[in-house]
Order: sequence, then C-alpha cells, then structure tokens
Amino acid sequence: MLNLEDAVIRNGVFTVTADFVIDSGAKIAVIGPSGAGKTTLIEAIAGFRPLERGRILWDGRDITHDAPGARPVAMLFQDGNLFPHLSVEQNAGLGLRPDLRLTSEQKKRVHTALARVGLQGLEERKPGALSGGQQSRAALARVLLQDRPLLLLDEPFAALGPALKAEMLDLVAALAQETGATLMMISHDPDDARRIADLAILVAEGVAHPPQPTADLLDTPPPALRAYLGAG
Ligand SMILES: Nc1ncnc2c1ncn2[C@@H]1O[C@H](COP(=O)(O)OP(=O)(O)OP(=O)(O)O)[C@@H](O)[C@H]1O
Repeated sequence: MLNLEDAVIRNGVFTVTADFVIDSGAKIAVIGPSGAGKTTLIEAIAGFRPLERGRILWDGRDITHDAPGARPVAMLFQDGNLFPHLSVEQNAGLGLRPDLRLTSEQKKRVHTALARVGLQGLEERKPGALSGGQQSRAALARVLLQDRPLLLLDEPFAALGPALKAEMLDLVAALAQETGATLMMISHDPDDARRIADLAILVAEGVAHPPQPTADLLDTPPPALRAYLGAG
C-alpha cells in the first residue's frame, strides 16, 4: 500500500499537494492537464524530488527520505533509458546489477525476462538495431528484473503507433498482474487510461486527487479535465 500523507511537492514556484492511499496491486492512471504536476508527483514518489511537507509510506514504512534506489520503485521512462553501446541482454541485466557481474543464475533470469517480453533471439543486438517497440520491450525487461512492487510509468509508449502502444500497455498490465505489482501510469491518452487502469488520479490545479474509477472521471470530467480532454 502506498500512502501519500499530507504531501506537498515543489517544482520551482509550482507546488502540488497529495493526500491519498493506493492499494497494493492497483493499476492507476495519472491524468490531468499539461503542466498540472503529474511528472512532479511521480518524481516525488520515485525519490527524485523531495517533499516540502508530509510523508510517503509504503506498507506502513516511511520512505520519505529514502534514496531512489532504496525505494520499492521501478520507473519506466518514455525513451526507455537504454544504453546504446550495450546489448539488449546487458541493458536488461542492469536491472539486476549495475556492474553487470551476473552469476549464471542471474543470466538465466535475464534470458527469461527477455523471452517474456518477446525479445528471444535479439539478446545480442544493440538498441540502435531494434524497432521502437522492441526498445520499449527491452526497457520493460529491465524494469521486470528490478523486481520492485511499485512500477511508475511516465508516458512510456507515447512515441509508438496506436496498435503497438495498445500491445505494450496490455503487456505491462499482464506483467503487473503476474507479479502483483502496483502500477501508476501517466498518460495523455484517455483510451490508455481506460485500457489498463480501473482507477485514475486526477492532477489539476495544484492537487493530486485520490484515485477514483477511471470511467467515472472520464465520462463526467470536472471542468479542469473537460477543457483538457476537449469535451466542451
Ligand atoms: N525546472 C522547473 N522550474 C520551475 N518550474 C518548473 C520546472 N519544471 C517544471 N516546472 C513547472 O512545474 C509544473 C508541473 O510540471 P510537470 O512536468 O510535473 O507537469 P505535467 O503534468 O507532468 O505536465 P505534462 O503533461 O506537460 O508533461 C509545470 O507547471 C511547470 O511549469
């Protein structure tokens, strides 16, 4: 369970407040107008941005001051953060050990993860020799190997075409289901939110609101969201 307790997060002159609980295993979309603070919120949970006030708890443990690497969090970025000079296998292996000194058991785990995301046979390729979708899969394999209970995604598949994006979203949802991970995903596309997230956090006008059913929020959006969605 993730608990943001009376949290205030600052980004320059901008602040966003958050006071809510997310149950373990939930799949949550983070939606709201551009510049509303979605990335700011995710960065604070990941530990890249300190809280000005309040606390972040994971399963009751206060992680407010933990370094990013010490948090129960894995993050998937839009560009996948792949290293161009490393092979797919090595890029994925970084999820287990940053120095890549993997035991044979760990190498097996890397191969299993790559197979799970559909990259079997491409282990030796460099990211430059992969399609956009395959690069996303490699980044996803690394996140999978990090084996953290909270997965944060900041518009990870925005650069992919609609069919490929849907396929990747389904893969992420399936992996989260298999591992029991809690998912928080920033998305600008309401269809993405509907596709994999039962619940959504609306970030608007300086507030990250508690999760509510995605369908309710999108079907009857409050004014701040309605303007952004272009629905009126
Ligand atoms: N380095 C900075 N200095 C000052 N203000 C910043 C800085 N970076 C971001 N901001 C402000 O913080 C606010 C929140 O930004 P954030 O990136 O979290 O929004 P977002 O909801 O993720 O936006 P988008 O959907 O456009 O990615 C914005 O209004 C932005 O202008």
